[in-house]
Amino acid sequence: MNRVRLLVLNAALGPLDYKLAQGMAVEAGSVVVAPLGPRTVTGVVWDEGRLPGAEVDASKLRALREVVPVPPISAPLRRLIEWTADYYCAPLASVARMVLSSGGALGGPSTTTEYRLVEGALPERMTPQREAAIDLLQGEQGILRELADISGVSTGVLRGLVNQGVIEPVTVAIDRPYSPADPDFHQPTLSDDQMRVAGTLVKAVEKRAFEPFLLDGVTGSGKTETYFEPVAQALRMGRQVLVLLPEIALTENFLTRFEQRFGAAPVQWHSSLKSTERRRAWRAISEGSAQVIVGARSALFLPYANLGLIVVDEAHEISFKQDDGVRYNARDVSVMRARFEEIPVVLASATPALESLHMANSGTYTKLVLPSRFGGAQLPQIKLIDLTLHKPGAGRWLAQPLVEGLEARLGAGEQSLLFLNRRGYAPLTLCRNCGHRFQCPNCSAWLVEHRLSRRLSCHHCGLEGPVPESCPECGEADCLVACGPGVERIADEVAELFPDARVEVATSDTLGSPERAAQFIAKAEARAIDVIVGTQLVTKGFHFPELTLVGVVDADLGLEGGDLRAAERTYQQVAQVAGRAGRGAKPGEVLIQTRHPEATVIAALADGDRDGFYEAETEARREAGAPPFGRWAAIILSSEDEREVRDVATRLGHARPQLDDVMILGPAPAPMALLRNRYRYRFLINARRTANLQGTLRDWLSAQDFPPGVRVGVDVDPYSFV
Ligand SMILES: Nc1ncnc2c1ncn2[C@@H]1O[C@H](COP(=O)(O)OP(=O)(O)OP(=O)(O)O)[C@@H](O)[C@H]1O
Ligand SMILES: [Zn+2]
Repeated sequence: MNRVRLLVLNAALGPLDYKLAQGMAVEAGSVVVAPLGPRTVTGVVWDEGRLPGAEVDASKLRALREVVPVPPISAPLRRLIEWTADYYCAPLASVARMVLSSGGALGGPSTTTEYRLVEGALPERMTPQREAAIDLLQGEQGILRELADISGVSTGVLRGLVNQGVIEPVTVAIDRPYSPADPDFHQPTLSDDQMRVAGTLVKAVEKRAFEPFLLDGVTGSGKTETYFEPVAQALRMGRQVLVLLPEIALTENFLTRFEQRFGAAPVQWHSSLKSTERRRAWRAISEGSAQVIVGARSALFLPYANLGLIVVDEAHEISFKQDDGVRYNARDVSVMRARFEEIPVVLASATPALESLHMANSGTYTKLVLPSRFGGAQLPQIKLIDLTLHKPGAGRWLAQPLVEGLEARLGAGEQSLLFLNRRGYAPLTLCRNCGHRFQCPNCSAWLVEHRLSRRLSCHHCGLEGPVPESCPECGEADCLVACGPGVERIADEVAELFPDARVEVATSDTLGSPERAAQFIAKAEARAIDVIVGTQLVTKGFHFPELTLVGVVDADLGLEGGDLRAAERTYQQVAQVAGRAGRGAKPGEVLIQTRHPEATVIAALADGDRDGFYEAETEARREAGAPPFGRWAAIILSSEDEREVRDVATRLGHARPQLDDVMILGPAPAPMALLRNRYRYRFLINARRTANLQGTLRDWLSAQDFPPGVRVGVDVDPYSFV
């Protein structure tokens, strides 16, 4: 092969043809650097005949610059890149970028210089900043920028300390190997149910064939311990395992349990890795020396050398759906990856997505059930509190029966968890004098007051500012009123009711980093917290044996708004948070506050009637032609110029294809009509299962010329409808 066609990592360019330089050898999948005008571009040598485009005349071909010394991208992964781009209507280059997601891994040195304190050394002259740095950097090591972040002083101050010998440089080999995991380090005794399920999964790993599993186990049934057995089997066979988790906050708990089982930590992959850690992980993964990789959704596209098993834990979680760039669902793509790699994949959940359950019930996925909690723990008792009968007082949100429940737990020295899916103190702030409401200037959203940080912030664009002393509209002082509750306000209410209780707010604001999540877990496990008040972040995965009461502050919250999956999501969220109660020796109780005890989903929760709820919801979906019986897609057009985007949307609407099996609704201003300073219009597309949805979208969109200021987003199988 002397002529090659490249998939280059630049979505603005199509496939490009090159010739090989003298003595150069490549194969399909080789990662190469090619000249492009005066610059260079990275690309992947693609299989002949699979990338469309006219042949360039041989005399015009330029020679490839170099072959990057990393293993070639494997054929199964190349097929996955093609499938993902095709299914989600995304550029191939954008998907390939997710595979080659560590620039550092492709080139650059294999050592780096990091810095750390020299024990006992002090500068000639101490300043408050130097003192703070020395104080905060104990036991830390990193590049200067990272140390500056940790210590809150500038890199200039740190350099001064380096010059004085207080901080020293150390050379670190980036690609040093990870400690090996031992499949037989500590084998737990499994229950009969766990053993049966684990046995099936172990056999599937041995078989090295594609098989999708739904591991449907109630909360606290020990799904993790169970799927650790096929993980161990893959390790024995020298194959790699990928475990996808929805949230960094969950990783800590997983890491501890993994180490207890396998005697070493798994390799982590998520967005807060340092660039050297990314390189180290990427290379070890591509060479096969990284054995078990635990990561966020982006870990799915890494170039595993020898993958033997994929596990998607808490597979129902919507954070597996990526909503910018390539809009893919890692749960679904993981099944495709397993198919191309010819390996088993396990979707584990106590509240599977309706689509997953449907696949399992119809035999497409193999269903494995863990029907009871491990160690004889009982599922909690669930009771509804009808807020129309038990009205909390003015400015209060907790009804009397819930307050009594908290009181009883505090008296008994047990823990409680209050769940409200709203960060901050209050979702809306207004002026008592003139009625002015604080709105984000960049988004169609209210600013949320955060009392802990004393700021008003927009949860969509990140805009933040201090809470003003007077109303910016009428100038009146001390006139701002908080409307409605957020978790901070609930925490205040608990503190007022029970001044001695140790209350802790748990949200992405307070548990955003792995360290902070670990601190929180340690504190809760040491029983240094009496009442946790948290958002959806605490609904999943956590295991606190002393937690016996869960209060759902507002079960109706998720049912408002136009989300097509609102009922399913409410069921999942409440069932998951309820699943945190009574996981140890003591039984748990769940109190759900609602204004609509008669609503199907609320009643099903109270009766613990999961199957009934799913059946009813399945029928509703069937009637609406919604997934899994039909398909949805969305097109989101946005621009900083409202008129421009409205005109483009109207034009696109006029050009809509007229088909019997594809219904196109819109254009309409998006519910979030303004987001990060861009005006947004949406189309919602509902297609029959048999329709060629992607082809229709591609033809429709490619026939249009979009002005440069307009962004076009295609969302296949959307989860967000804002
Ligand atoms: N075979 C076992 N031996 C010892 N401990 C176990 C075993 N199985 C489960 N456990 C323990 O039981 C608890 C619950 O298990 P785990 O957290 O895996 O449940 P889960 O099914 O993932 O629940 P959830 O869906 O609620 O997260 C954990 O503390 C776990 O360590
Ligand atoms: Zn905003």
